[in-house]
Formats: sequence, structure tokens, C-alpha cells
Amino acid sequence: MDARATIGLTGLAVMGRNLARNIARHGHTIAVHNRTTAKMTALLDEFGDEGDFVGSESLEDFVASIQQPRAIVIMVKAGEPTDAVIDALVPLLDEGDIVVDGGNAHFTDTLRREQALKEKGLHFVGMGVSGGEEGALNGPSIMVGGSDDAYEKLGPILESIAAEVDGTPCCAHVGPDAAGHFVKMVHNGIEYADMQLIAESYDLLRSVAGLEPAEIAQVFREWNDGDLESFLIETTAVVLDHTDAITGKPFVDVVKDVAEQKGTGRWTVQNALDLGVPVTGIAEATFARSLSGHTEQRAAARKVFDTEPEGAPLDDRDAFVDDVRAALYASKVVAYAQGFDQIAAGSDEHGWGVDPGAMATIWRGGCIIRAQFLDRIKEAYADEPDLTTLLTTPYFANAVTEGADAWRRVVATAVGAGVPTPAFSSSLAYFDGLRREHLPAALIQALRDNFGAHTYARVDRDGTFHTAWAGDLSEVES
Ligand SMILES: NC(=O)C1=CN([C@@H]2O[C@H](COP(=O)(O)OP(=O)(O)OC[C@H]3O[C@@H](n4cnc5c(N)ncnc54)[C@H](OP(=O)(O)O)[C@@H]3O)[C@@H](O)[C@H]2O)C=CC1
Ligand SMILES: O=C(CO)[C@H](O)[C@H](O)COP(=O)(O)O
Repeated sequence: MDARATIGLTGLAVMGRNLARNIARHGHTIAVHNRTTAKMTALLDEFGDEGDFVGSESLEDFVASIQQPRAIVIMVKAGEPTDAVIDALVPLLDEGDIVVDGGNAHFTDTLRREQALKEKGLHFVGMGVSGGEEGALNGPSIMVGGSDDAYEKLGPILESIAAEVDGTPCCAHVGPDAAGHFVKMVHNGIEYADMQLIAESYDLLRSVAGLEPAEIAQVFREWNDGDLESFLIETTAVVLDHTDAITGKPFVDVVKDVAEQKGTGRWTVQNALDLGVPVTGIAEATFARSLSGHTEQRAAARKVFDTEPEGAPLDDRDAFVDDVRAALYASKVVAYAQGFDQIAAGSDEHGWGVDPGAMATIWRGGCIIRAQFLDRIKEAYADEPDLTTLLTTPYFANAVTEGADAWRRVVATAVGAGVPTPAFSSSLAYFDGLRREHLPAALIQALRDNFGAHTYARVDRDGTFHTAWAGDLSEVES
């Protein structure tokens, strides 16, 4: 077998197939393989003339067709399938070869795999890829974790196929081992929050303002001309404008209101709990998907609680629409600020040295959460690399301050009308929690000390104290 491919890719479903075409279109000879051979031959039949592909039916021939040191990208289902492919590949590889997992792996799996392959003299790269089917083909955002040596070989190929914004590729070496998959996980968490906020805006515009989907699509198109400009806002307009061919109804009305999830949002929340980072927007977005799936409970509740709250009539529909826009923007700022907090905390915990400004830079193009305001986040980190929170930087502070009254009116209106807005409400609560001088956490500490002698700190002196609640109420320093 002539080893002429500069890179190999196994796993030719939607993502892998398009990523392989993207690599080939950029002049790299690529070896391709899939467990089920038909996907490989279909790729060559349909798109073989787009570049230089080397197709193999067996994993042995696939590996033999790649120049050493080999770089092999795995694009298969995350979890056990990825382990199965790694286990089959490793015996066929040579020291110094690079195994790249481009799937949505849990970062702890990546830590484990990186360690195991390092012991065999192999590089393991955890690579987050965002952009869906279209991005994979025309330029995704790529978050690479792994050794410097591995990036030295892979970087030029990956940077050539990534999206570009202002001449900068949306691809970065995020840090060692699992840094890339960690950042991709949080990216997906932010994606959950972004989508939930958009969904809540849609619900309010429809249920409270009484707009039809096509009218809401027009609102989203207008919003996309301002600060909210982003892939998801633009895509929402496209989806809301779509009419179902079978029923003639708005497409959104024929889709079951049960949101599924593959795991990255849940992992983000689980990890945030471990790190102690309040990612309230992402958590509420994840729970909202779970709630939508509890169809039996929802049916039972609808039977019992079948009266809609009256709510206050809207005085001015246009003003309400504008309030929803401001609330959406403020809540979105909170969700991103929380996500960046989690990236910083994860990076500290694992010693990855992630540059948050670089993440904002590579998310500006190619990925699902690409948005105009990522330029602002990039600038904020350039001005102050060790930011305490994005929320207090001048641009974002101004955005939430200006939007705060509208945000409160929207949440109050939603509560009055019985329209659930968990992401709007929790983002506002987070903002208020941050900015208040005194939090009721003082009472929680006092209660903990009362029932469990957990101790507390005082506002007026250093030290740790306990009150003898069951005795004479005297205080002792502990
Ligand atoms: N879809 C998307 O928008 C995005 C997906 N991702 C991630 O990229 C990866 C690929 O996603 P996608 O293209 O959607 O495909 P899927 O996640 O649906 O995975 C299908 C691929 O996995 C292969 N596969 C499954 N089990 C095994 C196994 N035990 N051994 C060998 N191969 C196996 C399939 O081979 P076969 O054809 O033989 O069944 C097929 O090539 C996933 O990890 C996904 O999370 C990342 C970003 C976006
Ligand atoms: O990684 C992605 C985009 O960046 C995928 O689209 C992601 O799998 C979507 O997640 P879920 O299916 O949980 O909504």
C-alpha cells in the first residue's frame, strides 16, 4: 500500500464526511474509512473528484495508506464507539503517530485516553469541532487540545480548513490534553442557553404579544441587524418562516415540543457544579429540555391546572417586542459571562492555561454560537486578560444596565401571563445576586451553624465562630 495520504479520517457520517471533503478541497491527500464500507464508497462516488481521497475498506489498509508520523482523525459517536475505534487502531500504529478525536467526547474520557496513548508513545488530541454539517464542509470552528508537537503537525491542516474571520482562522491550540474538548463542552452549554433564550423570546412574542410565526421571523430578522446578530438568530428567522408542506401550518407547529439532548449541556452543568461556578442560564436551559420531555407529567398537570392566568393586557406591543430584545441581549451576555467563568475555572483546575480571548476569537466564525458580540468579548479580554467577570467590562456593563428595566418588565410580564422563562428569570436573578450588597446567604450560614455547628464568619472581625444555640447562646471562636 502506497502511504501517500497526509492525514486520515475514519467515521464518515454527516460530520466526518464533510470534514474529509473540506480537507481534500484544501489540497490535502486524505485517507478515508468507515466501519460500514458503503459510506466510504458513497463519499468517493459522489465527491471523489473534489480532491485526492484514498479509500480503504479495512482499518489495516487505511492506516497503511497514511504517511508517518500518521495523523488520524476519528469522527464517530462519542463514548464507547470512540473507545472501540481507538482500541482497533492502536495496535496498527507506530510511535509518534497522532490520534485525533473530533467527536463530542466528555473531557474526562479525553484525559483518560490521552494518558493511555501517551504510555504507548502516541499523541492523543481531543479536538472540538463546531459548525454542524455545513460548518464541517465549509469551515468549522476548531478547538484543539493536545501536545505542542501534535499541533505543530496538525495545525497547518486544521487552520486551512477552519472558518476565517478578518483573516484569522477559527482554530486554536487551546491547551494540553483535554483542554479542547472541555472548551467545546462549555461552547455547547452556551449553545443550550442561547437556544433556550431564543425559544423563550419566541414564546413571549407569540403567547403574550400575539404575533404569528412569520411575523416573529421578521422580528428576528430585524434583531439580526443589531447587537444580537448571530447564526442562531438568523437561523431562527429561517425556521419560523418555514411552512410545513403537508399541513400548510407553520413548521414550528408541527414539530413535537420535546427537546432532546446528547449530553454536552448536562456535562457542562455537572462540571460547573463540581467547580462551583454558577452557570444558571445553561443549567436552566438543560432542565427546560428535560421538563419538555416529561410528557406524562405535563399532561397530568394540564388536566389539573387548566386555567391560564389573566396577566396584564399589553399596552404597547411594539414596546414589549423591544423589551424582549433587550432582555434577550442582557440574558445572553450573562450566559456567555458564566460560560467564560467556567472555562477559566476549568483551566485553573487542570492547569491548561486557556486564553479566553482566543476562544472568543475562534468562536466568531464557523460555530453554532458565532455572534457579532464575540468581537466585544475578544476586545474585553485583550484589554484585561485576567477579567473577574465579563459583566463589569464597560461595553457589557452598559448593555445590561441599559437593558435592566426592560429585562425586569419582561420577566414580570411572563410571570403574570404564566409563560415560563427560566433562562430569562435565572439570568436576571444571577445579575441581581452579583450586584446586591447583602445576600441572604448570611441567614443560610446562621441556620447551618444552628443545626449542624458548621460555623460562620463575622462581618466585623476575622476568624470562624460558633454560637451555642442549644445552650446559653454564647459565641465561641473555633
Ligand atoms: N452532528 C453534529 O452536528 C455534530 C456532531 N459532532 C460529533 O461528531 C461525531 C460524529 O457525529 P455525526 O457525524 O453526527 O455522526 P454520529 O454521531 O451519528 O456517528 C456515526 C458514525 O459513528 C460510527 N460508529 C458508530 N459506532 C461505531 C463503532 N462501534 N465502531 C466504529 N464506528 C462506529 C458510524 O459508523 P457506521 O456508519 O458503520 O454506523 C458512523 O460513521 C460525534 O461524536 C458527534 O457528537 C460534533 C459537532 C457537531
Ligand atoms: O456539537 C454540536 C454543535 O456544536 C452539536 O450540534 C450538538 O451535538 C448538539 O447537541 P444536542 O444534540 O445535545 O442538542
